[in-house]
Amino acid sequence: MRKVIVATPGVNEIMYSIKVECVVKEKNRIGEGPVWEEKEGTLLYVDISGQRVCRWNPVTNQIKSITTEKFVGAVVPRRSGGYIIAEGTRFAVLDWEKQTITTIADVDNDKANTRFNDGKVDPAGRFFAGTMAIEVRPAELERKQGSLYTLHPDHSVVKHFDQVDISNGLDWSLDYKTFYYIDSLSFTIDAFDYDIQTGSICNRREVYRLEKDEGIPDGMCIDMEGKLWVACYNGGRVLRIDPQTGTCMQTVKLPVDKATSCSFGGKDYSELYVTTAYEGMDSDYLARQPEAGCIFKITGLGVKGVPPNSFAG
Ligand SMILES: O=C(O)[C@H](O)[C@@H](O)[C@H](O)[C@H](O)CO
Ligand SMILES: [Zn+2]
Repeated sequence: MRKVIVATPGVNEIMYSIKVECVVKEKNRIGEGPVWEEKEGTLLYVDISGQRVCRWNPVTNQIKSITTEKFVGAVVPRRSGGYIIAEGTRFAVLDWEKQTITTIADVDNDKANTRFNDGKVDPAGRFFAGTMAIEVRPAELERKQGSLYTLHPDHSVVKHFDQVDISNGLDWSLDYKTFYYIDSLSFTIDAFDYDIQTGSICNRREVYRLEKDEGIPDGMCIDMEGKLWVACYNGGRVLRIDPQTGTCMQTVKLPVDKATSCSFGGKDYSELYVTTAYEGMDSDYLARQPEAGCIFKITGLGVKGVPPNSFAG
């Protein structure tokens, strides 16, 4: 009989026999923004500095991609078909069939050197995405240049606040009353009161502060139990955070350091997909972590995710 070894509580706990697999072997400079496409059974994501929007089919293992003109921070599905992207400093429509990208709105008009980063659609179909200064090296940039924006279904744009370092992970609580947000260089996960009727946010407060060894908080998603999964850049892990108690419930380690984002997908949203980056790694570092930039699938977590929302405009 095989002996069951109980790992350090919280770290890759074997209770559910957690498995971490490298599934998308084509490397991304900065893989980001995974979104499960239920109808097609594909994973949508971006390579920010690789300037591509990609779709990976797990059955055929094929990747299809479209090149963007500038750095692309996020891609989201649109209810009427196709996608919306946050690229450079514009919101744009991406028609996958025609392979065209058309501007909807420009942001950061008062800034010379910023770009969109992470984004996500709220439960009412509004697209939230934030900006940051263009990095000199990963996580090295002019500070406080970013802002958080919403693209409403009528294509109007609202700026929520500025003074952001690296606008990153975002998601909404299951009752839509709370908006969770990460400005990476604050090393915190923050919460706001959320008004689902209007899409406005207020009453910012800190929910969790990362420990030094946990790395830089990056992309994030919520699970069916209302807990947050946070990808830790330079921390090589995802954390499961209880936003009610402000505690870390679980840590799942990855074979690479630069985890960038995560979201649930696959059958019943039971698989956690984690994007990673290789940008900024020298050849020695890359030789030690040959899977840097690949996408990983974590199974056996014993919890499911929430299906992604589509832009309503
Ligand atoms: O993925 C992102 O959100 C950023 O675009 C990346 O550049 C890194 O994650 C960042 O440097 C570390 O926070
Ligand atoms: Zn990110």
